[in-house]
Amino acid sequence: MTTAQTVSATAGAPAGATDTATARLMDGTAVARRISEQTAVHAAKITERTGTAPCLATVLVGEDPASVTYVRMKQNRCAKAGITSRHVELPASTTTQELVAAITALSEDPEISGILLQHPVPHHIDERAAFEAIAPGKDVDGVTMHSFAAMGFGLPGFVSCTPGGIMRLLAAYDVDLTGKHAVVVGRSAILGKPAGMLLLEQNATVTYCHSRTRDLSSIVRQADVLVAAVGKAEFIRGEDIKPGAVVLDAGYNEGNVGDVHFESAAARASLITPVPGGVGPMTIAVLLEQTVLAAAAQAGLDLAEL
Ligand SMILES: Nc1nc(=O)c2c([nH]1)NC[C@@H]1CN(c3ccc(C(=O)N[C@@H](CCC(=O)O)C(=O)O)cc3)C=[N+]21
Repeated sequence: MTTAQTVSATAGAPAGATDTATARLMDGTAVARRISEQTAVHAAKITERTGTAPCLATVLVGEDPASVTYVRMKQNRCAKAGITSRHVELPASTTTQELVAAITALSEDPEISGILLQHPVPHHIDERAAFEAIAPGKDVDGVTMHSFAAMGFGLPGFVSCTPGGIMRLLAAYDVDLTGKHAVVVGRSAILGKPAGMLLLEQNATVTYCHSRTRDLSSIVRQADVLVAAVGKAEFIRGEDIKPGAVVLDAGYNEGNVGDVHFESAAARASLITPVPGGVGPMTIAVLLEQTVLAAAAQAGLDLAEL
């Protein structure tokens, strides 16, 4: 990457402060666009060879406005890459059994390449059971036990999209993870936990922090690479960022606010993702890329040879 974009993060610094450090931005929008251009080329070739475009099924239960927006964004991004989408909308009153049946039908439908069940689902639904109804070969969102195990073992497979996007962003900015202390704040099944597994696979020393962690600040301060995935707006402040750290903000709180207080963190970090424009677009780029990979595998095509 040659992006020379920096952020001025000295505003608000105490008078007379000599610390004029500015972090370089990790431009998720730009990196995601590059990935999606390649995805579009692959989608077009699959369409040409098979006569059918790759198709992503999106499943949304209930009418949470943020989820509606995210699903729409994913569909728009699919359309731009030449991937069709089929949207399944179910009422908030849907039972686990009904949701499992709907997802099973998509798993068995030859027209569907990949399936995304938008998280979270209403509390009365067993989300794990619903995720497990996704056929492993269509788990382009990387949320099943099958995909989780592959990530844990370092085997090829579909990765969880946000952790996968984080890893792609680190690679795009040539961040070498070997021996680095990576601290993941958050331990959810499709974000924090797999993010730590992928970082471990790249030889980082990984620490997970969560709501029961004692003295969180002292651990965050040791992070060479920090992944914020807690879902609390501006929860991590610049004073806890180790100078020179690489900061990835996977938070998507109301009003497009991340889990990291950007201004203060950018004053100390060497590289940082903005919100918006950082991890979010990468998540979608990985989803589309994996949808095309799934479609190719289902058609018996080797993308490298197309
Ligand atoms: N099964 C499942 N898989 C997910 O990957 C998943 C999910 N459930 N549930 C919700 C979260 C959230 N999520 C985002 C994806 C992109 C942006 C994104 O691209 N945001 C833009 C800004 C969006 C805007 O402009 O409103 C950005 O950061 O630049 C944000 C959030 C995926 N999620």
